[in-house]
This record gives sequence, C-alpha cells and structure tokens, in this order.
Amino acid sequence: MSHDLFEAAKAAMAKAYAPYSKFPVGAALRTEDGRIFTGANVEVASYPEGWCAETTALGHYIMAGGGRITEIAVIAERTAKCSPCGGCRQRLAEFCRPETRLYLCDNAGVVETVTMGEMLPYAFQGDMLK
Ligand SMILES: O=c1ccn([C@H]2C[C@H](O)[C@@H](CO)O2)c(=O)[nH]1
Ligand SMILES: [Zn+2]
Repeated sequence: MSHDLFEAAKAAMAKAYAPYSKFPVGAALRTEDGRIFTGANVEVASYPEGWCAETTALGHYIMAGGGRITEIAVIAERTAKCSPCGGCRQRLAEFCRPETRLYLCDNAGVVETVTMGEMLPYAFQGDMLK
C-alpha cells in the first residue's frame, strides 16, 4: 500500500465524533482509478444509532459514483489492530472482491494485511437473491 491511504485514514480518524466511546476510528478506501474516500465513526447519544468509520467512507464513495474498491485502510487510536465489525464487513463486501486488501493500522502504519475473503468467508452475496 502506498502511504497516502494510511495517511488518509489517519486524517479521517482525527475527524471522528466519538464522545461516548472515546474510540476514534478512521477508514480510507481506494478505487481502481486512484480516488480515495474516507470516513470516521459518528456516535449518537442514543448509542445504537451511531455508525462506523467504514460506513461513512462507503457513503462518500457511493455519492461520488462508486467504482471498484482495491484497498481499504482502517485505523483506531486506541488499538493496534482495528478489525472492521461484522456489519461493516458485509457492507464492504458488497463493493469488494474477495482479493481486495484490508490494511489494519496503528498510529505508525500497517500492522497486518488481510483480504476481504479472509475477513468475511462464506459471505452472503447479492447473487444468492436471484
Ligand atoms: O471497525 C470499527 C470498529 C468500531 N468502530 C467504532 C464504532 C463506535 O463508534 C466505536 C466503538 O465501538 O468504534 C468503527 O468505526 N469501526
Ligand atoms: Zn462497523
């Protein structure tokens, strides 16, 4: 991964609205044409109504026209490896291939690289609805 995706995720994390958990998270997605979309987690006083950094990033990506996602970086200030939650894995899988790489980062850079297929094996997929 080039450094810019990590830096984008880190910059996004700085914009997190996480007054309740105090657990800021940042995510950055890269599309095959090189665009980067970022997001941070957004919390709500009614706790279940908040949403994750990955979901914010997907919203930006969709509103910009989508495209194929090639790489994803996720970072959280307070843990060395922030692994996307189950809901976000399903949302990310909607727009990724099994070989899409996910970079789990800490404040210094990438700690571990995994693929979408490893993150969400046996994913429920849209073609199952046919
Ligand atoms: O991959 C993750 C995991 C957690 N969170 C957020 C949700 C909540 O605001 C906070 C604590 O769970 O972290 C994310 O944004 N992404
Ligand atoms: Zn999530």
